[in-house]
Amino acid sequence: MASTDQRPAPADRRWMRPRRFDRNLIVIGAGSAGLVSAYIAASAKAKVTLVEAHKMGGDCLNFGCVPSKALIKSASVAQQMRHADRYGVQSVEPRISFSAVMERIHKVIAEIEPHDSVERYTSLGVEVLQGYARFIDPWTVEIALNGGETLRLTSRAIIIATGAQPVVAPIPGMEEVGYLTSDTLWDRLRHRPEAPKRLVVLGGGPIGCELAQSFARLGSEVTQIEMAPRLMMREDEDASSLVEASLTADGVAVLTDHKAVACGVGADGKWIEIENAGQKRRISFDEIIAAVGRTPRLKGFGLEELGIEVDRTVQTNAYLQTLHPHILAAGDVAGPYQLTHVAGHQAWFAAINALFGDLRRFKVDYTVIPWATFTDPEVARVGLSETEAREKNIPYEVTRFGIDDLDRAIADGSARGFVKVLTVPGKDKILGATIVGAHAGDLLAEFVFAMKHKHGLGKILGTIHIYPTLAEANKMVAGQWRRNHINDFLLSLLERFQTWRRG
Ligand SMILES: Cc1cc2nc3c(=O)[nH]c(=O)nc-3n(C[C@H](O)[C@H](O)[C@H](O)COP(=O)(O)OP(=O)(O)OC[C@H]3O[C@@H](n4cnc5c(N)ncnc54)[C@H](O)[C@@H]3O)c2cc1C
Ligand SMILES: NC(=O)c1ccc[n+]([C@@H]2O[C@H](COP(=O)([O-])OP(=O)(O)OC[C@H]3O[C@@H](n4cnc5c(N)ncnc54)[C@H](O)[C@@H]3O)[C@@H](O)[C@H]2O)c1
Repeated sequence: MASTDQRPAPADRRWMRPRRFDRNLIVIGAGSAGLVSAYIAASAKAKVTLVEAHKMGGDCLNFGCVPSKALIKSASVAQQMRHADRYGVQSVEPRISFSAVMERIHKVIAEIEPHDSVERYTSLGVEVLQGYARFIDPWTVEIALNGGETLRLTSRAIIIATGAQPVVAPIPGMEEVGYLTSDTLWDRLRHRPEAPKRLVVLGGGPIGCELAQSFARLGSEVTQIEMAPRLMMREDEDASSLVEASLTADGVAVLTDHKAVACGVGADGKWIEIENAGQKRRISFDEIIAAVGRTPRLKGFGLEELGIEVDRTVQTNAYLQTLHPHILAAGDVAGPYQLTHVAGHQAWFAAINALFGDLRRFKVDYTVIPWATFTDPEVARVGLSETEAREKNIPYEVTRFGIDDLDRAIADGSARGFVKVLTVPGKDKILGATIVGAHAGDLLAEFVFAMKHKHGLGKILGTIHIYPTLAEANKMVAGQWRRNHINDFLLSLLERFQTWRRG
């Protein structure tokens, strides 16, 4: 993690701090982190300029969360049609117009676009400039406006919110085969009548899994290649094995423990060479999507010249300040997470510390960070996994409830998955929760709230949950925890009392 608790070193003396500033705050990048930072600053009556080089809304709206979730929805509709007989409705093999699926994705983006638009932010009191920003000195930013002019502005504080971009897999031949990434696939595949016939998805993280399953459901023959021993390595094995089983059932050829070592174009078209236990073999494909991680955008806008340390992310302290305390960073560029809601969360701390840090600073709070991967079944987690608890030597107790036993899930035909909660031994204090199943990302909210506000499983058990809902799974796991902690002595007293009452 890039953050430390220490106060940053004072800025180098080779630059002169201006006596007056054009702005209170300049925000570089209008993705999730930048938009929220600028909005907070404008609400605090600061004169704020938000600079975006490419598309307002950044990766989440244009290349990430939004298009991927729209794709997942079309894929799940196709899958439901294939398996409609499970519900007494005749199954059909869907006739998929892939270009219509892609068109819908672009429509969804267009429908959400106004939330992040120049017009909206201007109306909120933010000055939005469309151009590429670069540091000239610690207080001056030069903006090469998209219209061709150049503008220099000084600011009392600056937030770096430049995000991250797909890692280019260092595999010989990748350029030659013309790989796709989450940045390019939405446009490059836009007008295809059909999904790519033979698709390779490189990477078994959240992006690889969400895309592999969706494309398989939309008609591609998908081979997913992951060099780690299993998919979704950040999650516990019981979670990732359910996802792998589901992907396999959807027709994805999941190759874990397989490293991609080379690719190229031959007589039979494009190929990728993969290696497993010293054995190499080639797979032919039509398209390849590289989903092997995302790397922060750190280069080309003057961080090096200011001496701002970059490792895998911009180095910041616990207040999100760089070594120049008035230059802060938020979102994917700051790490340690790469999630939209964390970018927004950090943005509050970055904006407040940027504007008022010399009066009072707030440490960014990472104690309760949830996330979900929107495969079918979804995998959602907050707090510790079992693997992490073991690695960190944190004592824990596990309580599980199988969603296959949940009335609503049975009625819905989605009775698979589990809720797993880690608690402090002998106490109901929640250390972490993992949910695998339909709508897991939504269901997790109750555990996120409980952890954030220090409520234990007893409080969840004491809360009425509507019958029949999937959310009852949360109460069920709390009930299971209670049953595991029944006091045998009290029970035997109770039994004697009841016996005595019968006379
Ligand atoms: C396929 C995919 C699916 C995803 N799904 C989810 C999900 O379901 N849930 C979730 O929480 N997260 C998801 N993410 C991650 C999420 O998109 C990112 O965490 C989020 O977009 C980070 O926001 P950000 O503001 O840090 O960066 P970005 O959104 O990348 O914004 C940074 C902006 O800065 C601009 N910029 C960069 N340099 C400059 C410069 N010098 N001058 C001006 N502008 C500049 C860029 O053009 C960009 O618009 C997904 C990502 C991908 C790729
Ligand atoms: N639902 C969500 O919240 C969501 C969805 C998508 C992405 N994201 C964010 O985007 C980030 C990036 O996701 P990602 O899936 O691209 O990255 P990742 O780092 O999570 O996964 C990449 C995978 O590729 C594998 N890999 C790397 N090189 C390889 C090679 N040569 N051969 C085979 N396998 C190889 C790695 O072992 C790893 O498992 C995530 O960490 C997440 O924060 C979030």
